[in-house]
This record gives sequence, C-alpha cells and structure tokens, in this order.
Amino acid sequence: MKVTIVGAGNVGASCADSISYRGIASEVVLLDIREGFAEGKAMDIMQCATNTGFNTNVSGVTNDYSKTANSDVVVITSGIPRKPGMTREELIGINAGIVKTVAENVLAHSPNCIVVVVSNPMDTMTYLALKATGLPKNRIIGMGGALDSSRFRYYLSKALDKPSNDISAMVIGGHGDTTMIPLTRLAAYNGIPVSEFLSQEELEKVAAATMVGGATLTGLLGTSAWYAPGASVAYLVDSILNDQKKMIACSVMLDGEYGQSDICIGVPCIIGKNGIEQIVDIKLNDAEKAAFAKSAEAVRSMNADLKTVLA
Ligand SMILES: NC(=O)C1=CN([C@@H]2O[C@H](COP(=O)(O)OP(=O)(O)OC[C@H]3O[C@@H](n4cnc5c(N)ncnc54)[C@H](O)[C@@H]3O)[C@@H](O)[C@H]2O)C=CC1
Ligand SMILES: O=C([O-])CC(=O)C(=O)O
Repeated sequence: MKVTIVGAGNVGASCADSISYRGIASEVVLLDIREGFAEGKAMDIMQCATNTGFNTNVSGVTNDYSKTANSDVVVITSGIPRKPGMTREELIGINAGIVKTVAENVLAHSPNCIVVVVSNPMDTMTYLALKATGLPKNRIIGMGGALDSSRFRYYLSKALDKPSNDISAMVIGGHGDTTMIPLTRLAAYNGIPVSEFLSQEELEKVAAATMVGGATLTGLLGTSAWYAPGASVAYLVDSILNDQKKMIACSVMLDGEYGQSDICIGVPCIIGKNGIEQIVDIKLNDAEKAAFAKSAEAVRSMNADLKTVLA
C-alpha cells in the first residue's frame, strides 16, 4: 500500500513517522515545494528504521508528482499553520489556493486514491477539495474529529485521574475554536457515563479546554501542534488501508444527515477501504442539535468566503 503526504512540514513529517511506526504502508512518499526538504525529512525518518524495526520505505521529493503515482491514500498537509492569537479561519486566504492546486495535482497521478485533508481551516478545505476534484464524497475525508476527540479524552482523563484509553468520547461539529461540539453526554469511563464522576461545572471546563486545545498548544509552541495531529492521521489511514471499519469523527459532505446539506463538517463515520463507508446519524438532544446547527452556520459562512479568496 502506498501513501503520499503533500507538505513535509511539522504535521506531514509526523504523519509519515506515525504511519511508518504502525507498519501499515509499504511505501510513504513525502512531497514539498521546499527544495530538498521532503528528501531530508524522509532520510531522517528512514534512519529510525533499524532502531524501531519498521520496514516502510519512506522517500521525499521536491514537487515531483510523478513519484506519487498510484497512491492508495493521499494526505494533504500543505499550507501555513496559525501563530499564537490567530484562528484557523484566518489561514483561508493562503491555504485555499495551495489546497486546490495540490488536490488537482494528486488526483492527476492517483485517480483512485482516497484523500485525507488536514490543512486548515480544515472543514472548508475539505469542501474545496471535493468541489475542485469532483470526487465522490466517500473519497474525501477531513481529519479533525479524530484529533479533537483524543484531546477530549486527554482532558477527561486529567479530570478523572484515569487513563485516556479507558475513556470513550467524541467531538463532532466544525474543527474550530468555537465550532467544536464535545459530546459530554455520551462520554464514558469504561462504559459508565462520566457525569457519574464529574460535576456539571467540571464537565463544562473539560469541554471548554477541548475546544481551545489547538489554540493552547499554539500559544505554548509558537506554531500549531504536530505529534497528535500526525498520530490522528495515522489512526485514520490505518482504518482505511486495513479496512478496519472504525467509527471516527471526520469532516464529510452531508446530504441531509444531521439536517444539513452541501457542507463538510465533523460527524461520526465508519472508515474502511472505500473511505467514508457510512455516516452514523446519532440522535442528538435539543441542545446538541442547536449547537450543531450553529456550528454548521459558521462553517457555511467560511465556505462562502472561498469565492472571494479564489477569485
Ligand atoms: N486538521 C487538523 O487537525 C490539523 C491541521 N493542521 C494544519 O496543517 C497545516 C500544516 O501545518 P504544519 O505542518 O504545522 O505547517 P508547516 O509550515 O510546518 O508545514 C507546511 C508545509 O507545507 C509546504 N507547502 C506549502 N505550499 C505547498 C505546496 N503548494 N505544495 C507542497 N507543499 C507545500 C511548506 O513548504 C511546508 O513545509 C496547517 O494548515 C495547519 O493549520 C495542523 C494540525 C492539525
Ligand atoms: O490549532 C491549530 O491551528 C492546528 C489544529 O488544527 C489543531 O492542532 O487542532
């Protein structure tokens, strides 16, 4: 199985690293426009192989899409990250042009691939990639919910003082500081609702910390995060390549589900060899429904800005 990652920066290289460690692809190609940069990242990752025991062949290329030909999965991580104080939405002006060109280039060389969009603002970039390529909606997946859900589990684990892996929890909605919807009502510690252990006030604090999880890291690091984003992409790619049918919150084109159409936004999906194999339309309560509608409205208004930025 072959995976291409376009954009060999912090997130792209971390994706290549995590995918190699998982041993889920025979080949990973990193592509970047910076001369020699992807080659250097690939060489550094390959020099881990003997000490960590992986057999994936990781290579790097400078803007040569012929080397990405016939990829099974292409991950788009090209574009600028935010700096402290910025929102993800502010990146649209530069990243829209990059994502559109990259999506067209990868499809020209890998017409059957499944595309995972990571660049921000991710929901709008997923929508753009879908419209620009005309691919069927099961083959364009926006990665955000996997990461946001793992941050939700992290903050719940801190509040509960229990391991993250004993907690199940999901974040739906937009991948933005104000558009995320941590589904606190459905979060559980070994099947027991977390509300049995945490007060309403504690749960609200966890949800608020989750929503600004990316901004918190950006403030600490001076640029946005990469280890957890890379691991989240690898988790998603594993479910595609190995047809695991995991339920993962992903940004996907809706066609009536959750009362929305013509929008890519985070909802629970079954992920397998065909990409998005099913959208799981869970029953939300009235407050969750209202939060989802508000989140969709914000994402939709960002999508409308594409006309201006791409003009
Ligand atoms: N969806 C999510 O959960 C997450 C999304 N992100 C987003 O991922 C993107 C990348 O973040 P980082 O890796 O931290 O940035 P970075 O600046 O470290 O790397 C971006 C790379 O893209 C390359 N690039 C720019 N234009 C290109 C083009 N046309 N073709 C190929 N490569 C190109 C740059 O040379 C650079 O190496 C950002 O937009 C960031 O906001 C970051 C973390 C999580
Ligand atoms: O915070 C950012 O800008 C990058 C990102 O999407 C995340 O880490 O969730």
